[in-house]
Amino acid sequence: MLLEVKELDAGYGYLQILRKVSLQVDTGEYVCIVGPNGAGKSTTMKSISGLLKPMGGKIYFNGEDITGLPAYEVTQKGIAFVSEEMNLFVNMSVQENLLMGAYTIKDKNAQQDRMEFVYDLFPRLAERKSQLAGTMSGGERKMLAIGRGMMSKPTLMLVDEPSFGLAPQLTETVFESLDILIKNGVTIMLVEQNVNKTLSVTDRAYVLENGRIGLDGKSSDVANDSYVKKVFLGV
Ligand SMILES: Nc1ncnc2c1ncn2[C@@H]1O[C@H](COP(=O)(O)OP(=O)(O)OP(=O)(O)O)[C@@H](O)[C@H]1O
Repeated sequence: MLLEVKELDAGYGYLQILRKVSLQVDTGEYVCIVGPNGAGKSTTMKSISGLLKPMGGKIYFNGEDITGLPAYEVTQKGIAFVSEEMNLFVNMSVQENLLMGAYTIKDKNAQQDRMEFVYDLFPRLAERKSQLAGTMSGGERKMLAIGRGMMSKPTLMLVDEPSFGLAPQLTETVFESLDILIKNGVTIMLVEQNVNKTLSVTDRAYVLENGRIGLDGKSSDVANDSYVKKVFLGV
């Protein structure tokens, strides 16, 4: 088991959002969390990545208890979090943005190697290394954000709504980027609004509603569930 979340309670101040959320992710799996707005999907990701201290429950990564560790230590352990909120530095180049993602790697040569690896994964970023992030297209920016996440050499990547605000064609580019990561052995936990597409590409799904996991299973089974069809897929 790569990631194990056990009965996680989390929220903001006195407001509890997550109630006993349990989930597991195996190495190499492509897992998603789907659910309505405000269900607690981002809150789950933030708790795992150390941006939000859990109120209760446990989080294990590679068998090690990482509950409540600060974000930079969680990154060092091998978990990268990519989200809309953690914006790129628009006045910095692609290359500089990537280097910011390697902050847990001290050795300059190792940083360069890592950058070459990311450029190999996403040649489009290599073509645009000196372009300012702020002048990239929406899809390219998401690709850069994912590339920056890859700079810390994660084994697990938590990706929060990568297609948010993108036109359908660019959404495809983002899913292709994630596909490249999966093929390179990265484990992915994805949160997406695009439920249909997400259930068609991932291995397993958790359905989160009102801070609780209501249903989980193979993504194809979840996509065929009559409740999910009615509520999330509109069919
Ligand atoms: N910093 C915060 N302070 C207070 N409440 C918050 C904070 N961040 C999120 N919330 C609340 O927590 C609840 C869950 O939010 P969360 O972002 O986890 O949902 P989500 O499932 O990711 O939703 P969406 O699909 O809309 O992004 C929401 O009611 C939200 O308003």
